[in-house]
Amino acid sequence: MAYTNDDEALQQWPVECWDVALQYLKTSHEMVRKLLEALLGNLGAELDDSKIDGFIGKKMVNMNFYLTCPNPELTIGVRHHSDMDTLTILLQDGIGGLYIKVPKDVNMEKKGEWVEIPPISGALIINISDMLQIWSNGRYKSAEHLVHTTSTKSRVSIPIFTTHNQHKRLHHYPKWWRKMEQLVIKNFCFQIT
Ligand SMILES: O=C(O)CCC(=O)C(=O)O
Ligand SMILES: [Fe+2]
Repeated sequence: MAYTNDDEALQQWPVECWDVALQYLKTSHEMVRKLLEALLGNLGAELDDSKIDGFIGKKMVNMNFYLTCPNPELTIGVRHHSDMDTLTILLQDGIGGLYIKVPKDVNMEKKGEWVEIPPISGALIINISDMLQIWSNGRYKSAEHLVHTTSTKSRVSIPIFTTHNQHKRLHHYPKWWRKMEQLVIKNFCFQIT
């Protein structure tokens, strides 16, 4: 669901998780802002708070419930994909089942293989998503991932997708970037309905 304000969100969520879900949403915004400041700052961008908020002004929150499945090998939990937002914050429970594909062109072990991201109590997963890949002119890579179900336990995950707050055709590169190099993607249209 797209988050626009607290009242609307509360109508959608189970009453038992109102407080904690709102807190998760709001503290995540602060964290994403700091992460983005560091990630874009690392590329030489000097961005003030309002500019950074522009990159993450819209939020989508999902509450995913994966049922147990007698034949997980025949089931799709979530097909492989990358998220189309800027940064995704993901809270997963202790069941496991989230896999990330190690890109082929990195200097790491298990190139091209799917690797499980084991649940760690109290930890959040941060995914770089498509918009950040585009905004960084391909320096940051959007993480390809998928989810498998299990035959023994159901699973819950709560991703928050953050993205920019414009709904029109836009030239996505900040001016500082355009001057420096040839763009991988020149311009594009982005819309969440
Ligand atoms: O359930 C998960 O761990 C990930 C879900 C996901 O990739 C998504 O909702 O985009
Ligand atoms: Fe995803």
